[in-house]
Amino acid sequence: MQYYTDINSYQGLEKTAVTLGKFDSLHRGHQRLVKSIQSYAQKKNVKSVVFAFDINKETLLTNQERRNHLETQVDCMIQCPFTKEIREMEAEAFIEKVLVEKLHASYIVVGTDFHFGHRKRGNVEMLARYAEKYHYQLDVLNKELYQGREISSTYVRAALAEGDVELANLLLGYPYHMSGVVEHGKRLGRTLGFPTMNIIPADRKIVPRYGVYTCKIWIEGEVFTGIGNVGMRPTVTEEKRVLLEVFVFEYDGDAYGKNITVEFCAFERPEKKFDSIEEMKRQVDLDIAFGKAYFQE
Ligand SMILES: Cc1cc2nc3c(=O)[nH]c(=O)nc-3n(C[C@H](O)[C@H](O)[C@H](O)COP(=O)(O)O)c2cc1C
Ligand SMILES: Nc1ncnc2c1ncn2[C@@H]1O[C@H](COP(=O)(O)OP(=O)(O)OP(=O)(O)O)[C@@H](O)[C@H]1O
Repeated sequence: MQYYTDINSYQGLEKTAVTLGKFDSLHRGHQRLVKSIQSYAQKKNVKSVVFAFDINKETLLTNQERRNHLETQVDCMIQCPFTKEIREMEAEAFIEKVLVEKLHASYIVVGTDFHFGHRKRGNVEMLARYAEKYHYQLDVLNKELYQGREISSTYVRAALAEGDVELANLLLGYPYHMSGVVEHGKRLGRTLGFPTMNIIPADRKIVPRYGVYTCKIWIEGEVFTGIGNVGMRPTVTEEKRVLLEVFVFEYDGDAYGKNITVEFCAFERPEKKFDSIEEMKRQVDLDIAFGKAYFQE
């Protein structure tokens, strides 16, 4: 997949099948759009392009994760920073300059509520109006629903804020996850009988409700199960730094310095400030039993 972080550096001359939006989460609705450009591109022998506006706020997928998700699915991804120039470009100019002159779009697919251009004046009606003039085919997909409600990144964020990772995973169509290099902690967990792998969430990455979750952990291509806590560990530190710590079942290697991915499976309980480390240890023993039972079922 070709990857661009700036529309001006795109110099392709081929015709393209394009989908546009923020694509923060690549949820099940987004995935239908991606499938549409894939199949059009295959049928008509054009290039499939995902054009994602990078609005530079907290995200469900980091730019690297979004890129990894799409790597084997489309020919090209443009992660376009939401600059003043882009923000203030009139919608008609965006169609002409970006979609037609830059991307040579012969197919465009978006959801019913797609808006673009200065003051969000551009919409699907405008795209439809210009289709004949600029010789592109427009497809507008109805919003993918889950139990009657429209799937959106906003909906996924709300589910995560409540700790409902099971719902978030259903909306996404893949497990919500976090990756990072395993850091050294205080090494207290080891002395308490639950050594943990600690990772610092990537910059801007949305963290689910602070608490304890059953998890799957990918380490060097192998998957393990475990129980993890995401939060600030108020029992042991006053530091205001968010950390994800997982106790991985049946792992006795040394993971320090390795890049791991932690998938959230189910919420067990909120993070808590315990009165003593002993009290916390008793609870963590229960958490571990909960996690093992969860994965045995
Ligand atoms: C399953 C699990 C549950 C945890 N729950 C809490 C909690 O409720 N409150 C808290 O302050 N820390 C919690 N922690 C974090 C521990 O305080 C931390 O893992 C321990 O202090 C060891 O830290 P270390 O990796 O720096 O040695 C939890 C950790 C795990 C693995
Ligand atoms: N549920 C859905 N089904 C089909 N298409 C969708 C769905 N949600 C969004 N789209 C379309 O996917 C593209 C990217 O959407 P975008 O990420 O901007 O919106 P979103 O998922 O609703 O996110 P947010 O909640 O942050 O606004 C747009 O063309 C949009 O219309």
